[in-house]
Amino acid sequence: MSSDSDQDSPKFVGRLSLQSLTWLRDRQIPAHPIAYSVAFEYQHNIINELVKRVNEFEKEGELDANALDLLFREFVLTKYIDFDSFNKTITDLVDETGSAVIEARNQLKEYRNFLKVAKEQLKAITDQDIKSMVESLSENTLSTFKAVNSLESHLSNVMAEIRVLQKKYTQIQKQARQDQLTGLLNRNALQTEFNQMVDDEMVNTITLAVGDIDHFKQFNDNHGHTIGDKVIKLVADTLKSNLKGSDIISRYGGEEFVILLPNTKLNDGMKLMNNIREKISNLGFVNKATSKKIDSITMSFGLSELHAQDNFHSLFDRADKGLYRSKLNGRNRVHCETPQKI
Ligand SMILES: Nc1nc2c(ncn2[C@@H]2O[C@H](COP(=O)(O)OP(=O)(O)OP(=O)(O)O)[C@@H](O)[C@H]2O)c(=O)[nH]1
Repeated sequence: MSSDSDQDSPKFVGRLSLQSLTWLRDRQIPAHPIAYSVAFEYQHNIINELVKRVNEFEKEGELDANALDLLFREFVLTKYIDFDSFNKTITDLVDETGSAVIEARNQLKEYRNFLKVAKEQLKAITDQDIKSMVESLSENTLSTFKAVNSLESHLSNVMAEIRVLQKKYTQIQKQARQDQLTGLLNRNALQTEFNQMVDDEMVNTITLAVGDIDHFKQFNDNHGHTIGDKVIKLVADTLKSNLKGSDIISRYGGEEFVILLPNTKLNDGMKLMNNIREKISNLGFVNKATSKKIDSITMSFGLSELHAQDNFHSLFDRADKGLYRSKLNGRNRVHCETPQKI
């Protein structure tokens, strides 16, 4: 086993770099920085989930620059950018700059008033020395007024720039959590949501559902990937429109979706997912280009409910077993798995 310092050594990193480049070349994927960084993480073999996903893409014959781009957003970007502390820094900066602008504005007001009063007093003064002294004071104040004025406009510009940055940041953060095709949460974001749900005192139980489109390979072969993509989007929309706002829906991978149902017992989850399964099987598709009807699709589901000893993986694995049973028993059905008694 290598230590941290070994892992940072030029020799170790150099070897990984070479392996990464060779790996990309063997797959005929250009070694652009994004593809390279995923390849590097893959060779490094530390982010288990990333390694698993790369292998899945490879098995499906779908490992290309687009797949690596997707994995980059999901795994690499989030590894190197600490989004939470970045957001806090930006928010602090906005708050501090905001206070500085308010302070500058108040100072400006005070100077304006002071100037007014000084001008009035100047009229009443006859002594030339005092008059010229007050005049110079007044000029000085005017230049301070101008300086504060320009400071205020500078700070306002900085604020506007920070707001643009914050908007961009929110966009990146959203993209890192989002599946590009469907707009649903991605696998990483799902796990974060699960952890938050478990910590939430208002959540008493969670039922997890995993759903997979049946015979989708055949569907793609018959109708092409573009129509396959549209079907995936339609499935996502159907899930969204039939679930509550507190439910979490994610695209877990290719044609696989994972749903978290907080405060939902297993039996109620079964009824709900059966209902959705039926709606999905009744969706009618028409090829816009040819106006011809396309085969409808079905989905199989597996469900499990959170138990005291569970973590995300054990809960998911049980639901996945349920899904496997649904597939084995003929597809287009919902099965649940309960923990084995020992
Ligand atoms: N169009 C499209 N197809 C995808 C996408 N992701 C995965 N797929 C396809 O989904 C298919 C999944 O195939 P399999 O895992 O063999 O499963 P299946 O054919 O659905 O069969 P069962 O799951 O056993 O019912 C593969 O052909 C993938 O190419 C995607 O984003 N778009």
